[in-house]
Amino acid sequence: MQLSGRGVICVRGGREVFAGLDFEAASGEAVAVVGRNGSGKTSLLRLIAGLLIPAGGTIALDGGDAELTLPEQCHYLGHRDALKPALSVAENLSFWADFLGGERLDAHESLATVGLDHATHLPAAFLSAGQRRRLSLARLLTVRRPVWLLDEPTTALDVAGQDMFGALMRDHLARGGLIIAATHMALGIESRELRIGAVA
Ligand SMILES: Nc1ncnc2c1ncn2[C@@H]1O[C@H](COP(=O)(O)OP(=O)(O)OP(=O)(O)O)[C@@H](O)[C@H]1O
Repeated sequence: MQLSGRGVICVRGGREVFAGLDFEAASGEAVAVVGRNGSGKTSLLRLIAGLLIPAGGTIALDGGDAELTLPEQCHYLGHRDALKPALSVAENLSFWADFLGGERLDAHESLATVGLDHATHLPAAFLSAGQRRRLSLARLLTVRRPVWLLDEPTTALDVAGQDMFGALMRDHLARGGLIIAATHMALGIESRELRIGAVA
């Protein structure tokens, strides 16, 4: 499986953010997208996820599931956690599993892996920032998708949380998945760097 972009142009609010961007990532590979604030890292993830339309160029996944679109094979984890505060931890996860569709794995197991099995009935409004991030990560485990698009994924995670997340990413890569992560910090796993925009 190979994700590739050729000559990708990103325009936001009528302004060109980047142009002529080429990139690729193969099964088992993590790519860290780096660049100064506003260089278009989040925008690139959103283009791959189908949440924005490129103003030019192409983005394609070769060797994936021919019956599914690229966005249907992606998990997009934005830097906001996309949780409903009034719903419990378990209900939030169930909402995402229903929304994303496809085969779902055991939710309790996912919550145990991210260290939230003691809090399944707690409203998401009561979670700490790191716990909210952990609940978002549980989504990646409950519904399997090969392409993980992660925006500043380690934000708010403590050292143990970063170690746990490093293990999850390594496991995902070992299963043949791929990861594109926008980050200002070390990702915590071996990765290739994709620099966008002018060097700061
Ligand atoms: N909805 C929008 N309308 C217009 N311009 C936008 C919109 N969203 C983002 N932009 C602009 O697009 C550019 C790229 O933003 P983006 O969030 O992709 O950058 P980034 O590299 O992820 O930044 P950071 O490192 O600060 O997170 C910025 O100049 C931003 O102001």
